[in-house]
Amino acid sequence: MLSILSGNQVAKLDKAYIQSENISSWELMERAALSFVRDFFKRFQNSKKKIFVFVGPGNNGGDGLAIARLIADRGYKVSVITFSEKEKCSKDYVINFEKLPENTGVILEKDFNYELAEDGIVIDALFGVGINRPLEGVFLKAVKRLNELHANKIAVDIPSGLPADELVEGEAFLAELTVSFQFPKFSLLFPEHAKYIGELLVASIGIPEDFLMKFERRRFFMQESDMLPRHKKFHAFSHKGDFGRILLIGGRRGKAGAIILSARAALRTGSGLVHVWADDSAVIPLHNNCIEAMYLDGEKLVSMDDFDALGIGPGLGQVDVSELEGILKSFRKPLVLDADALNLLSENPQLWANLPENSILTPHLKEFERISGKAKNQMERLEKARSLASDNKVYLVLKGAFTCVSAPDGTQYFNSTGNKHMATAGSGDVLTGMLTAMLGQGYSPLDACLCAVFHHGLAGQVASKTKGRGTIASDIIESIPQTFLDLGID
Ligand SMILES: NC(=O)C1=CN([C@@H]2O[C@H](COP(=O)(O)OP(=O)(O)OC[C@H]3O[C@@H](n4cnc5c(N)ncnc54)[C@H](OP(=O)(O)O)[C@@H]3O)[C@@H](O)[C@H]2O)[C@@H](O)CC1
Ligand SMILES: [K+]
Repeated sequence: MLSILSGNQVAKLDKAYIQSENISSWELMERAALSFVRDFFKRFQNSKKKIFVFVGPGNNGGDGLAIARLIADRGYKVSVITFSEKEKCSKDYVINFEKLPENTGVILEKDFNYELAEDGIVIDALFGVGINRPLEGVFLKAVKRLNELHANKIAVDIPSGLPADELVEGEAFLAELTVSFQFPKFSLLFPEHAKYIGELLVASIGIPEDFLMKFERRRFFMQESDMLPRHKKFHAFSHKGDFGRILLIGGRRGKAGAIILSARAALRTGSGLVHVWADDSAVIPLHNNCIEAMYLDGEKLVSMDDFDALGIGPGLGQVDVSELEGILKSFRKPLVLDADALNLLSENPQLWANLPENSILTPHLKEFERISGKAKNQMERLEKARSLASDNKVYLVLKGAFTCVSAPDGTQYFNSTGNKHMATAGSGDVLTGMLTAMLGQGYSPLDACLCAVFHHGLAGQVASKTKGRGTIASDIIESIPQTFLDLGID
């Protein structure tokens, strides 16, 4: 899994790696530039557009110069715009400056008055993780001008103006694509920064993940390659009991849809036996929309021990708190709490004491706010999530773009799949079904969280390929099997 180091750690990583590999810092920069242009050439194949590379005085500028050279070498029309005399720039900036081919126009701007083509491509290499104050002077003027421009805009490592780990103050470059090296910088995962980042691409510079183990790591970015080893393997003699016997609780009067979505998602995630405990008004809709699930009449429910996993909340409505308390007390294995069950928890904090250790809570932003109070921004929210998970020994899945799984040991995992089309009614109920299915199949709570969240996002991506903004929760469910096939999990 990719570690997300802090901006300060990046320089240390850089130094430690080049020492251990006996390579120069320039070579590492060259790797970064090569990895940037690999994607660039794909996107802008044979483009006749003029390319403007804006470079700052540090190594982000150095990256920009290397990129300018590599692009110019391929015959693209490139101009480099700099604001700094060489004497004031980093060592690798200077090396790359001298390596610029003759056909590259170099413009030294003191006061930014440069005329830019509206239909060009702008590459922003002004500042990377070394930015230590808000943009000012000529840099601010340049970024403001670039932000008005209708060009293609790409940021190198991070849009200039954004600090690596904190919220932006003042102006920053508005990119349509950000190519971040080695791992996404933490601030690229904040919703407040979405407009600056555009599409996010992580480009490898070849530092093996093992090497990062020397650093304190508390945040990770989930990758497709992390999935296979976390999935359970089943064999030819596996029977439906091995695939888990789960119970989903919710779907009270008028809210059958939510629990049906969870049940269908659980089945599509491979659950062996799915039972639904809901209001009797849910029987007909359930049988009409999910014939594979079994309806349980609350009156007849005797033992929770019959189940491998429980998911509580979708369409649960305003039930009596003692009902939820009773369930929690009678089931002592990790379970999944969502939606109305989370609202009950926020209104009745005494319930925390009854929550089985390592249970999974899946709040969206509003539900999380009800549980933990208002946060002034995503940074604060993520810290609250971390504390809540470790104080209560639960897994907290904070849903949204880059869904964050906070584990009881304080580690946070950010999801890399999903898209805007998943913000649709019932999408959360689908995740609850998937999580419960995986717990029921015997996944550890951590593996269940990581796998369910990853597949859920991937299913959203598959669905939106054909449904776009018309994607609905049922489309996400129908796309779940494809995600297992795509990842080679049988
Ligand atoms: N380790 C890796 O993985 C690799 C990292 N790589 C690349 O290196 C980048 C980090 O480079 P970096 O450390 O040189 O910092 P960078 O962002 O270029 O800026 C520092 C310069 O800006 C200045 N300055 C700061 N704020 C300012 C402001 N507001 N307004 C004006 N000036 C300001 C500051 O000087 P100061 O004025 O503070 O003395 C200094 O001169 C990283 O993002 C990635 O792109 C790759 O090559 C591959 C390997
Ligand atoms: K940049």
